[in-house]
Amino acid sequence: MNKTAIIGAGSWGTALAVTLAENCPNVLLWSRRKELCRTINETRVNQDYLPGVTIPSNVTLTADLEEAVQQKDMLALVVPSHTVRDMARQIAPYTKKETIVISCAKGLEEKTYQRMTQILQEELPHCHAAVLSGPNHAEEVGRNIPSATVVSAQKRQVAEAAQDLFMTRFLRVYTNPDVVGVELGGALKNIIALGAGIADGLGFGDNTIAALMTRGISEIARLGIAMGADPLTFAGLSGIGDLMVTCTSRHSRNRSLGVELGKGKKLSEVLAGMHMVAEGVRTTRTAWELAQQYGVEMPITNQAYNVLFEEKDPRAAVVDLMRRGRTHETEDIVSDKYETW
Ligand SMILES: NC(=O)c1ccc[n+]([C@@H]2O[C@H](COP(=O)([O-])OP(=O)(O)OC[C@H]3O[C@@H](n4cnc5c(N)ncnc54)[C@H](O)[C@@H]3O)[C@@H](O)[C@H]2O)c1
Ligand SMILES: O=P(O)(O)OC[C@H](O)CO
Repeated sequence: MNKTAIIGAGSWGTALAVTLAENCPNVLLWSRRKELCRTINETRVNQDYLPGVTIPSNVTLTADLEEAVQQKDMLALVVPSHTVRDMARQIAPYTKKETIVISCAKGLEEKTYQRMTQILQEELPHCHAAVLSGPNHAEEVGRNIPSATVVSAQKRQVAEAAQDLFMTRFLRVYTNPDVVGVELGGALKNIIALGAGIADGLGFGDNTIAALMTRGISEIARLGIAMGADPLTFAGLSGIGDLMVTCTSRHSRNRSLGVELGKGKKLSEVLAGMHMVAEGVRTTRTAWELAQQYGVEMPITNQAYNVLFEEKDPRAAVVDLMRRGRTHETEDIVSDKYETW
């Protein structure tokens, strides 16, 4: 078995360590907090980030980054997306050539607009970058609830090595060569989940959520295609699959944040009460900027941006979405397919 470690002991890093413990005799899980490492090594529970999940005895927590990274064949990077570049720089001196570094974060870098694997390629050019993304809440993966996910990399061997690493009785892993689509699906669905939460907070119904999810995947795909993704990827686990789970699950932080906004709280107030990352906030701004750069219409993202950053009343945002000019459902494809009058 390959020598592996997980960098980042938040909810997702801890759940992935539980998964890897099925396949690997020893799993190293790195956290920057020594005290947390000591506590988890003693209690076998990550109370702050994944309460109620027992961490198997073959998972060892370490705060020593060199120990975690050196001599490893594969590393999973499971930190918030805005910290991925810094983390990649920190691990760079300890990584050996050809190490497979798997990004498990769902976000885009602010200002550079880079995807996580692009950052890894820049900061760790001697390694192979891959991404793991899909409809996977840590609270369920950590409890061995059957789930499926996708890994993607430029080289098939790299994707298959990552697939073998994470495939267990409880987690089914698919490969997909469309790195751009897999990363964009995972990042952009968080914006729509914020919107679904807002709709719930406003007291709207299942029809509203279905409309948001369906029109949401449409605008995600529009931007994704403009950025070079394969449209089919958005019909898969890392696209519509992840969108569905994040828009509907009680575990979603992005959705929960949206609910509070819909109930009338201010963004700063909600963020102050959260200790876990809700990637959708930063991603909304980045996607809003990207939509303008690429000349792509993203009405839900646009209204999410207005609510988050322009203090727009969520109800007014919904009215503006409903009252947009009329359009075809599949506007780019169907408009010339009607019979002539
Ligand atoms: N939680 C999930 O169910 C889930 C599932 C799939 C993907 N993800 C993605 O995984 C990534 C991590 O999410 P999470 O749920 O584990 O977040 P989290 O908030 O639960 O934990 C984040 C972890 O990163 C650490 N961290 C924060 N800033 C850091 C820094 N500057 N350097 C090093 N470590 C730092 C924190 O201490 C914490 O251990 C996100 O991009 C998220 O979208 C999460
Ligand atoms: O809890 P969220 O909203 O960050 O979503 C977590 C995962 O991305 C779901 O696949």
